[in-house]
Amino acid sequence: MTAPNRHIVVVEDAVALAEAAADRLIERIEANPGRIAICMTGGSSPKRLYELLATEPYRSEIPWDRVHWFIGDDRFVPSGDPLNNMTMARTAFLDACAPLANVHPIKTDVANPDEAAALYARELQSFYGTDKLDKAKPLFDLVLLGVGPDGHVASLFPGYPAIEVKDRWVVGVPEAHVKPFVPRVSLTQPALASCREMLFLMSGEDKRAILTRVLKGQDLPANRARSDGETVWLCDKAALPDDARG
Ligand SMILES: O=C(O)[C@H](O)[C@@H](O)[C@H](O)[C@H](O)COP(=O)(O)O
Repeated sequence: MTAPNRHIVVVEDAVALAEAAADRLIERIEANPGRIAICMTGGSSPKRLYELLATEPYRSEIPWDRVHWFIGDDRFVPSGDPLNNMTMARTAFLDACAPLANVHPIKTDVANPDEAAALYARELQSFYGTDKLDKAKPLFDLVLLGVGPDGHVASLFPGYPAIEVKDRWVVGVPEAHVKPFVPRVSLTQPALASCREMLFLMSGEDKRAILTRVLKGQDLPANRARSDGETVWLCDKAALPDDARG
């Protein structure tokens, strides 16, 4: 099952998926001798991966001083709130492993999601050194994504205006039609695409229905999301559609 610069990697189960994702992250880090930028996702899909990065051998393999950690979207709730994606990542591994200066949360102690979005865009552009994305010089080494039951990625929900935004890097999303029903802040498609690799994490039978829709080519944010580099769908067997499980 392939499409332009997209391929699917099938692994046995959730444990194998976390290990395969960690291995790909290490490969991306080893391929870049300079400063690394990883764009994480929230939700439950990446949690096992994040916890794995704090354990050996990964903890010793990661050059923590030159890896920077961003988040592809967050809920517009106070940092420290259990709904906050970056809080989940910090608890899972960043607080134990990464220099604080290398962790770049979306700041939500501002008036509204739009203000948080503008602030984060400025932080990304300052880190990147320009406000113009360049396909030859990706913003991120790796973008991690989960997929919601409606086919959303980050907080780009189907049918919402944010999915069409191409002239900004980060947008405010005033409300969400899926849990948690709180405002969001999300990177846009062009910002998410600016990466050497986009890695989807699809684990468990709960993902089977939406992965079936994705593989049928339905117009979903998950199908519109595409790396300027390599797009990889990492799926365990439980997530595969019935006809793909053999
Ligand atoms: O803020 C969020 O919730 C995530 O960034 C979101 O995009 C998530 O990746 C999908 O909703 C899948 O969520 P699960 O991994 O929990 O299935």
